Amino acid sequence: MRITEVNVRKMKMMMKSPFTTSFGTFQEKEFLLVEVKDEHGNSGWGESVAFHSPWYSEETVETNLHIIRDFLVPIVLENAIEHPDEVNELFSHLRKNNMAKSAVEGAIWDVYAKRKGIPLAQALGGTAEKIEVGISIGINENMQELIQTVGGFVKEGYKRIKVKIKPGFDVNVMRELRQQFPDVPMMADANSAYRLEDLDVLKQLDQFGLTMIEQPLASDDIIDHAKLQPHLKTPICLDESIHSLEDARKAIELGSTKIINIKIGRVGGLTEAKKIHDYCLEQKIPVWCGGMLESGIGRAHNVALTTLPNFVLPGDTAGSSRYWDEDIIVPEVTVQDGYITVPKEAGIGYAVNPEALDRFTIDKWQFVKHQELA
Ligand SMILES: O=C(O)CCC(=O)c1ccccc1C(=O)O
Ligand SMILES: [Mg+2]
Repeated sequence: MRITEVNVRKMKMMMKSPFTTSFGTFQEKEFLLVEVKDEHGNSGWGESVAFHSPWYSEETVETNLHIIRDFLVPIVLENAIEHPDEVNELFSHLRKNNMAKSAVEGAIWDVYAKRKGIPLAQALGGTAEKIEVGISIGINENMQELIQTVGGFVKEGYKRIKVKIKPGFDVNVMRELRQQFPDVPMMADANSAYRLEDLDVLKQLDQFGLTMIEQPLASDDIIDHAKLQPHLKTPICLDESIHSLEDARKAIELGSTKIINIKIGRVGGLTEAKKIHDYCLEQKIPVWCGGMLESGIGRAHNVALTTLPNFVLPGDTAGSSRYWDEDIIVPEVTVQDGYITVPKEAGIGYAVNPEALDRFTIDKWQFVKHQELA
């Protein structure tokens, strides 16, 4: 396969409602899309999950643009690629910048599956025909509103409720939610807001029977999480700390994590995500697919990945309507009774809506392979 053209778009979409984490609030989502075209004119799509500012990780929309344009695009235009697993290898001499790599690699996976005429899920080795979904709910200091929000999503059928917590918005909130929803699988995501000294607070969360607590300690830590876990009944799940198979291996060996949240962008693409998945299956560590408030394109990649067998816990892959008044794919991703039906069409299985795509595009760049002399 030859990649003959790469198109990069900077997108801006308004989310239906503001999303608040322990870092702050945002409602406007800026992100990059990558389209690759092969020598037959097939096109594949990928999404960068880097945000406008570096609050979740050090990557941003602008750093991703730089890395994609100046380093990754030349590599994919200059090398023949037989299988998308080779892309990870082709990028391996460039350090980190995982979200940028993942956006390009994801587009190549999509175009590869389309050439083969098979769904991306099948190209990845996934078998599930439908996947279980949970939902992630941002911080809302108005308890009545939060209860209503949770209740609405429980009614819609979401299989597990994740609530963001931060110091001062934790034990009381989970107690109240547990009282209101005694039987709903619930978990809390701290996005690194605590330190070991907060042990007393974290221990109090044990009484609510949470399925896990996500990334309680520092975003680059695996040592203190290993110290924390023996003091908690609630399993720790790492998100921010895991960027590769090697990170996963070390965290599991240390006992820092009992569950892993796999985000394709954070680990540098689908090939690395699959490796982490396979290793966790061997190690009996359950995984689930995290979310980065993606548009339909990134969401479709998440759905495909989740069809692998060790994705045994509901992911943060909620339906399009949870985030957007109008998504950029058709059909939109829909959730029924807490499940997404995996599309059977080739590639990511959803078509990009060209009109919506253009409407939300604020800038674009085209890179074309130089003609080779005969
Ligand atoms: O609904 C989603 O896409 C996931 C929401 C979420 O929890 C999240 C959103 C943005 C950045 C980080 C996280 C996280 O999982 O920590
Ligand atoms: Mg998280």
